[in-house]
Amino acid sequence: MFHILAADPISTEGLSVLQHDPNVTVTDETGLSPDELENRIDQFDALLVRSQTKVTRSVIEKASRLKIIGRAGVGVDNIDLDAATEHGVLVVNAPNGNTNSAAEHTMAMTMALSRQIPQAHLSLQNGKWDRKKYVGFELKGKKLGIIGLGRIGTEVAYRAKGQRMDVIAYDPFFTEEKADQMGIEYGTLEDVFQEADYITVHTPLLKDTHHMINADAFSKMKDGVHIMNCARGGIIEEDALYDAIVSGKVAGAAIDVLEDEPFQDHKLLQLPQVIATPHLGASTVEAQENVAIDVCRDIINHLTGEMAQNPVNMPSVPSDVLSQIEPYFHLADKLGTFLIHLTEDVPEEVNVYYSGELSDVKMAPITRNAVKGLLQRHLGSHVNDVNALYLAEQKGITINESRTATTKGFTNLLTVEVKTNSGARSVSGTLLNGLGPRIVRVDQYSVDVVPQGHLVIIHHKDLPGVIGNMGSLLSQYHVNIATMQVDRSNVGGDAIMILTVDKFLDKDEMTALKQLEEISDVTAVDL
Ligand SMILES: NC(=O)C1=CN([C@@H]2O[C@H](COP(=O)(O)OP(=O)(O)OC[C@H]3O[C@@H](n4cnc5c(N)ncnc54)[C@H](O)[C@@H]3O)[C@@H](O)[C@H]2O)C=CC1
Ligand SMILES: O=C(O)C(=O)COP(=O)(O)O
Repeated sequence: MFHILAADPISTEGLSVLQHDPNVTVTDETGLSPDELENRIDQFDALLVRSQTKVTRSVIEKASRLKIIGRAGVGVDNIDLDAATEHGVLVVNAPNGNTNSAAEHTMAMTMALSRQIPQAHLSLQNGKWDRKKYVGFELKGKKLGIIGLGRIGTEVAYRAKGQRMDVIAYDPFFTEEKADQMGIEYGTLEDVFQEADYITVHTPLLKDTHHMINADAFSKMKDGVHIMNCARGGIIEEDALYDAIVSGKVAGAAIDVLEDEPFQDHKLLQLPQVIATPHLGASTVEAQENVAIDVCRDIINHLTGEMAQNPVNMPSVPSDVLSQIEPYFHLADKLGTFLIHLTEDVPEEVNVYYSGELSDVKMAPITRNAVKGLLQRHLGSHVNDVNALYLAEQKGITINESRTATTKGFTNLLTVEVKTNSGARSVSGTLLNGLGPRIVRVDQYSVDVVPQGHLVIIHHKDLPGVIGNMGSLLSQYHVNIATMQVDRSNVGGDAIMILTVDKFLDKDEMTALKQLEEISDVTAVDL
């Protein structure tokens, strides 16, 4: 049974996706204090939030069974992503569901700002009929500068064109060609600052975008510019905005978000030129349904071992690519687990080679599974696809992946090699059509082993009687041998034997095997 905590208000349509799953319990409890959340988080497998709940490192450190954090919305700046990755907690969001609502809110704020609608309404409520004071500006013919032309910025651009505004935009991924297609102007950040009558920001809050609209930026803008922020508090430097409004440089500002939320008594709200909403960009019935359903589906996907559609701290894999590579995840994991049992020294480098049909697949998700299998032996089951590469890096292990032409006759061949200060060990596997995964090579030896069950890997001399001695010893311990594979480097030389047995060999059985004269090494591994 999986326990899910919904710590922020989530649409009932989304929650019902979870509630209809018989393997899930949902605790819908909003408004927990940071201490309450820290005290209770260890009871939950999944945490569902919007922007209010701060999922800090200390929350994640106490979340001993947490597997996934679902953000019913876009911005994940309230979640410590590094801490989540380090602890193997997947973070998913819902990037598409609230785009329209955020764009519509931006336009509503732009129009309300231009015509001072909230101020005029308040004045009416206070019994005044003041038509002179509330003379506004038309949007038609004004230039809107958009900083951040992603999903929301793009929708704002199209809506602004509908208002007959000219649009100039800056985004590191925006090109002149795209500008032509959209019928808007391509600009640098400086161009936007200098040319726009209205400026709206639609970037995430990142190191690069933090305070990107500051005193220096305001000094480059037109006198009487209007500013809108329906993206994130922190993109605009608030003291600088305050000063720019007081000095008259900025004619007015529309704000949905500020750095510290909730922000009831912020000094910007004292200025008559400022209109504000309490972070309502995504607050529509439609957006909340969309994001809640998307994120709850991803939570179920992840908890049941399926790939999430919108992972944030792990690259996403398109579904057509996924169906091609998913069968190799299991093989890669098994190869990693097998190999680490043969490796006594500290792994310094892991090389994953792809060949045959595998030479044109997306390698990273398969590599992650191989590294997961390798690390789990010593780091335990908290190693997963999310944190495997991070943990390898932490341990100073270099991971390389490459495509090779060497197929050794197989249609697909995946080889994992570990290098330590005493040399390299490797294992190769393949997926046989209709028969499933096989280990086909261990170091220089060719074998054919199903990577499943209790395996015993025996290095020995290729001499008469070794197999018989080993068989009779195991029979004394009542260990039944299900399958056996043998290969040798040369007649009378080094050889390998891989057994599948019906029980995991205990210490005494392993010691007895190792004492057989011709045997140099015995390793048991459960796959
Ligand atoms: N007020 C609200 O309720 C809502 C706020 N948001 C905020 O809006 C942000 C944007 O959302 P989407 O458009 O869906 O994200 P998106 O990822 O589609 O677009 C963000 C764009 O910003 C651009 N960007 C990044 N750094 C930049 C920089 N230094 N200068 C210029 N552009 C830069 C990116 O290239 C990208 O195209 C979210 O990160 C979130 O913080 C989103 C939804 C609702
Ligand atoms: O999706 C986003 O980034 C938002 O800012 C929406 O926030 P909310 O879910 O309404 O708290």
